[in-house]
Amino acid sequence: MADLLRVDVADRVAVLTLDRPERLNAIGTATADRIESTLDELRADPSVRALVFTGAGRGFSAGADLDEIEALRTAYEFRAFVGRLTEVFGRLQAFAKPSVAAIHGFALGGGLELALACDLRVAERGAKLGLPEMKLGVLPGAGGTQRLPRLVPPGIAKQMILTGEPIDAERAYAVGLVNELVEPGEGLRVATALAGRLAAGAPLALAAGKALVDRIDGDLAAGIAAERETVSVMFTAEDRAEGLRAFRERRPADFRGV
Ligand SMILES: CCCCCCCCCCCCC[C@H](O)CC(=O)SCCNC(=O)CCNC(=O)[C@H](O)C(C)(C)COP(=O)(O)OP(=O)(O)OC[C@H]1O[C@@H](n2cnc3c(N)ncnc32)[C@H](O)[C@@H]1OP(=O)(O)O
Repeated sequence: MADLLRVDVADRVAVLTLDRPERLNAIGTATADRIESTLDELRADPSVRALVFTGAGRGFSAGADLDEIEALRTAYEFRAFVGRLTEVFGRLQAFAKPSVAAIHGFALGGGLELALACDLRVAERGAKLGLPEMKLGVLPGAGGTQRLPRLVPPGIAKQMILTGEPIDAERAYAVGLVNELVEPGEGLRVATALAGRLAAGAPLALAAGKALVDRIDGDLAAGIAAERETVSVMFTAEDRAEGLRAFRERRPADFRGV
């Protein structure tokens, strides 16, 4: 299997590239495992002070791996899949070294949820950021319903989640989902430079600063746990199967509320 995640280190910044361009950098459990093992390595590496996540090919990530999800057979398998992504994204958010997502093309579903677990986001004009799970008959299941409304006004988060429609990078910047809006082709360079500025910070202060800002309330863990259980129960709904059928058949889904 290809490496799934490429890691390049220079000037105290580790650039982690999602490397499945043929599947639009879809994130399955193997990619989640690679992210986790890489975090373990980088945690122990004093020469690395900050991270950048980016995607190979024409976009950041099209989300969780629908091929892998389609092969799941029980709510328990589904819950394990969802749990794996939420666990790894949670470890990324809690990681002592700051991270920047460099977004081009698209960051959708679990791809945007990965970017939400990063501390900062840089997006190129023209990129689409969204949580399209509603179009598949379900809800975001890797932290999106909890992290997005902590970054943007709840009304914007609710519109994105309940319509499943993406917003463009310009609007994402205007509502605070994106820290820096850059021209096409500039995302990785600007994100790496920003990470370089973060890397200049005192490691203990960086770690403490991250933790303090993330303490905006104590309910995040409970919210993500509730989200995980809700999404897992959805696995048994006919609408869930219809959502994927419609995607494969490239047609609007006919959800029946069953
Ligand atoms: C069976 C259950 C269905 C419900 C799944 C939801 C479960 C939710 C809970 C568990 C996981 C939680 C994590 C997260 O919250 C959930 C998700 O991320 S679900 C996925 C969300 N993402 C999307 O819906 C985006 C899907 N992709 C697109 O809309 C388009 O591909 C695009 C990004 C707009 C690009 O469009 P195009 O340029 O037209 O390119 P194609 O569509 O032709 O795609 C090229 C090629 O890539 C394959 N592909 C695209 N996205 C994925 C993906 N997420 N996983 C796997 N493969 C993907 C696509 O099928 C094409 O392959 P080909 O058909 O050519 O073989």
